[in-house]
Amino acid sequence: MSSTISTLLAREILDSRGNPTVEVECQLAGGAWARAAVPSGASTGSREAIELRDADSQRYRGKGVLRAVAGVNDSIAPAVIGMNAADQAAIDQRMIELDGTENKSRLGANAILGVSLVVARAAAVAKNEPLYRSLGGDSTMRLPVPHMNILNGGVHAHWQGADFQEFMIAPYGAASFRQALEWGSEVYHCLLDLLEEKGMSVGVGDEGGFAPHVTSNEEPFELIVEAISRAGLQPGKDMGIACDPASSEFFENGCYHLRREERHLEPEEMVAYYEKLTTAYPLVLLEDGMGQDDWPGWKQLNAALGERIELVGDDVFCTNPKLIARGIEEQIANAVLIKLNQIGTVTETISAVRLAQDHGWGTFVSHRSGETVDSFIADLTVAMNAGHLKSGAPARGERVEKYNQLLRIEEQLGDAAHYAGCEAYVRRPTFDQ
Ligand SMILES: C=C(OP(=O)(O)O)C(=O)O
Ligand SMILES: [Mg+2]
Repeated sequence: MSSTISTLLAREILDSRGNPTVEVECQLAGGAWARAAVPSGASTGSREAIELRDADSQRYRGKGVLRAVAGVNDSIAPAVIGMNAADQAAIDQRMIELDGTENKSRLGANAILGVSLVVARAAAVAKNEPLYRSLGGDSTMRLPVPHMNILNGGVHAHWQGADFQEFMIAPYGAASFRQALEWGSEVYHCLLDLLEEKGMSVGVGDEGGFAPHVTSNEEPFELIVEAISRAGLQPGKDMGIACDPASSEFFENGCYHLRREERHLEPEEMVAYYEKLTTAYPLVLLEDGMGQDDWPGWKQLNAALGERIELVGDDVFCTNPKLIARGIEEQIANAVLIKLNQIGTVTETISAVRLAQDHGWGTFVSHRSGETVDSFIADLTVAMNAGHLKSGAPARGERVEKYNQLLRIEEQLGDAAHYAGCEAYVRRPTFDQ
C-alpha cells in the first residue's frame, strides 16, 4: 500500500480543560487514514518547545490555536505532501527546517507535533501494524506499570489542595496490566469512601484525582496508604506510591514555599523532607523533587536518594536530548519524564528515550494535564519498552483511554505480553516497615 502523504488537514478542537488544541487528519495515497490530537500542559517547563496560541485574539481568552492550524494547512501540508509517511525522521526534519527556530516558536510545537503524530499513525495503518509495533519493532512485548494520579494538588487543583501536584499509585506487584488497572480502580474508590467518611472534599483536579483540602503534603501519603490497605492490598509490596511535587511551581527566591504548611524550605531541607517521606511511606518514584533551575538542589537530592528510589526529571529536562545529556553528565537524577509535546516531534522524543536508556536511566512516559482521547502515549510506552507511564486517575475519559488502549494491547499480545512490574524502575522497589 503506498504510504505517500496525499492530504493533511488540521482543525481546532477542545481539550479536557475546555481549551482549544490542534487535531490533524492524514490521508495516504494507498488509502490509509489517521487522526491525532495534541495535549497541553499547565505546569510547563520553561525550556519546553513553544505551544503557539492566538494570544492577540479575544477568542478563548487568547488561547485559540487558529494560527497553529493555519500553519499546518498552509505551510506544513504543502511541504510534506508527497513525502513517504514511513520516513518519520525525514518528515520531522522537514518540519524542523521549515520552522527554523530552536524552540519551534514560528509554526508552534502544537502544529508540528500534530503532524508528527498523525504521520506515525498513518504509516502504521499503511503497514497494517499496530502503532506500538510500527514504532518499536517486533520485540515490543512489555506492558507498563500504570501510575494513576488519585490525589491532585498544586496548579492542577488551583492551589486549593496539597502543594505537591501529583500523588500516584503504582501497582507493580500485580501479575498483569489488567490486574494492575483493577487494583488501581479499587484503591481510587476506597480513597473516595475514605474522603467521604472524613468529610473531606471529593471534587477532582485536572487529572481526575481527588483534590481534598489537606493540611500538609504528608497527609495524602497517609490517606493513600490507608486506601491501599482498605482495598485488601499490601502497601509497598503490591502497590507503591509515586509523587510529582512539580516543585518548580513553588520554588521562589532559592526556597521551596509550602503554602499548606506555611513553611519556606532551603533546598537541603527539602531534600531532608523527601528522605523522611521515603522512609515513612512506600515512595518509589519522585518526579521534579527540585525546581528546574535548582541544579545544585538536584545534585543533593540525587546524592541523598538516587540509590534508593527513581528520581525523574520533567521540567528540568523537557524531553530535550541536550538537557538530558547535561543531566547525565552532571548526575543529577536517574530517570527522565517523556512528554512528546515538550520537544515537538516523534523522532526527537525517541532520541530522548534512547539517550536515557543507553545510559541506564529510567524513562517514564507521561500525558499532559490538558488531554484529549488520543492514546498515542500508550503505544509509545510499549514501543519504547519504557516500563511505566502516568496518565492520571483511573477515571475520566481522556485519562482512561490510554489505560484502555494498554488493555487492548495486552490482549493482542496474548501469552507474549509481559507486565513490567518491579522491573519498571531503575531502583527496584524495596519497602520494609
Ligand atoms: C503532567 C504534568 O503536568 P502538566 O501537563 O501540567 O505539565 C507534569 O507536571 O508532569
Ligand atoms: Mg511533572
